[in-house]
Amino acid sequence: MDDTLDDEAWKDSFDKLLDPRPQLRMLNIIKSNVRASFNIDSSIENSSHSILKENKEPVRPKQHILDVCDDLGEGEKRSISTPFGKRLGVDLFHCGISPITGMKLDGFGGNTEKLQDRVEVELHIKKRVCFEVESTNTISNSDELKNKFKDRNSKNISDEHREGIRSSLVLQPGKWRKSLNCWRRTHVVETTLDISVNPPLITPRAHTQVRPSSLGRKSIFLNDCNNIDNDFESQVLRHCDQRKPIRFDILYAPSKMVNAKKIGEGAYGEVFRYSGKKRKRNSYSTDVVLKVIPIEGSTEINGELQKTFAQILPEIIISKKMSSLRVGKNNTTDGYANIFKVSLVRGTYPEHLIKLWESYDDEKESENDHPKIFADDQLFIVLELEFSGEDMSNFKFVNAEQSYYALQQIILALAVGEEECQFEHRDLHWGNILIEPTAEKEISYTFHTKDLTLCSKGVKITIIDYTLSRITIDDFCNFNDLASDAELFAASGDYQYDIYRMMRDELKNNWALFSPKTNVFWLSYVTEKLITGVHYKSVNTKVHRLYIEKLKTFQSTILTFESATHCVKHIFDLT
Ligand SMILES: Nc1ncnc2c1ncn2[C@@H]1O[C@H](COP(=O)(O)OP(=O)(O)OP(=O)(O)O)[C@@H](O)[C@H]1O
Repeated sequence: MDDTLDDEAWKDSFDKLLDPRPQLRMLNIIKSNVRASFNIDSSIENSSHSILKENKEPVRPKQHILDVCDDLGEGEKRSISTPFGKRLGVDLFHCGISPITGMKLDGFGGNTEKLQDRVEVELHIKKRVCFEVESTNTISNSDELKNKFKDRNSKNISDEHREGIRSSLVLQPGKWRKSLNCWRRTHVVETTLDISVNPPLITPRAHTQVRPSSLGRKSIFLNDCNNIDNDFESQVLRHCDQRKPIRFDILYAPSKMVNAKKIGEGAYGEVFRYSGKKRKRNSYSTDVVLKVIPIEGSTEINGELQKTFAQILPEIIISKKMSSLRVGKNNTTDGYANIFKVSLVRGTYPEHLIKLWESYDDEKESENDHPKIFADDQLFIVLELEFSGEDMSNFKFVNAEQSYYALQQIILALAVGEEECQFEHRDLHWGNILIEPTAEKEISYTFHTKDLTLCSKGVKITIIDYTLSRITIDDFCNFNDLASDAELFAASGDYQYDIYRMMRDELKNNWALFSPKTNVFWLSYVTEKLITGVHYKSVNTKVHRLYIEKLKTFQSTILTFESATHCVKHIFDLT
């Protein structure tokens, strides 16, 4: 009897995903049709397929590099990035230099001293900046800008304007909000030009009511709904199970926060970790993460206006909804941050948290403002979350087999979100994917009533930060309207910044739409990071090489899918 395995037996479910497309893959048709995969392994500014193939010239000086970009046709400029070294047939940079300008990015060594000096002298700010400004391309004077463009039609004004921004707006990979705010503060940019050319295309249906809140967050009721509750404070209090704010120093007294430490920071708040109590009998005690977000105050914090009740409410709703997917009937996943509690507190920052903030600042140099600035009447939203590990940019995978399975967890979590509540994350960069080791062998999901399990390969992923996310809950659609965010779409520095442009094109700048293709774009970005960006313990093994190849094959097909759901249906052969 022949007891050898048949040819297909070694394949796992992920390989099956690739099966329907081998001919396309061999012909390389997928790449040109879907516009994006040829440039996947790094990125920067926009370019065209043809340039990638044809340009074999040696490296040219900076000015010529910019000329090459300017030669591009109208449609091509907007679509996708290509690593510049690739286009020129040379490896121009390893990671820290913008391929557009050859500028050094902050944090990568080189001539940063000069940059620091300039920032401190000219901008009078202490913060680290994540971009470098090239004076000839900087739009720093609005009159100059007007003169430069006065004879052009408005479309050209906008395009030139955007290109002008792009040439100086180079952000580091991952968290972008603070560096972009810093750029905005230091550049006078006439974003109104862009708004007039590119108006938001939100076209609510007949019975739709739009409830705007500044800072881009919008909620649309898809049904006829006359009872809009505009009392956002009461709604926030309801979500907090409170009738009024609690004193900050009492709710989070030192005795309640054992082994506390500041572990991170975002544009909107500070993040602390401490040892949690056992929540249930027989359960393990998990560490708790405290995310502290100042709201409603008139002082700017970390370069941002504080969020209002109206702006924080959708984030609370989305966080709770995504967390609640760990229990349910039709669609379940624990791939989104687990939220234990939300509270509204008032008062100055507790002294022990200030000490933790200062220790972090001594060690890592905080980019945030010192929390001593808050007065006694300051309000904060405090989210208590389950600690979920390190973000992907810092995590060290054992090998590509482990990261390949982590990718599958991300796909499934997104698919469950799409199925349950038309969820699109819209900002799934590697700083928003947390990873921690797990002893669990398998991770379970329910997708469209079907129970599915994945090998964990020793890691568990968690998706965080819903600031740009879009969701529908009970005919209530919530999204962040990025229609007039000219600078975000002009940024470069990583494939990540192409994704914002790809989303805008896909949605035709109508950010209320549900288009799960945006999740696919982010999956393409994550796969690229797993191939070329993340840290691995062992790279000289057969299994690592095998799985890097699998990731590359996956990368060449991913953009042909319409959604994470579509992808999962192929992986698990669901019809
Ligand atoms: N549940 C968690 N477990 C572990 N670390 C976390 C958790 N939530 C947040 N963090 C850490 O805190 C950092 C900041 O959190 P988060 O991204 O939610 O803040 P933010 O203010 O929304 O950031 P942004 O600047 O993108 O707006 C994260 O990058 C991560 O390192």
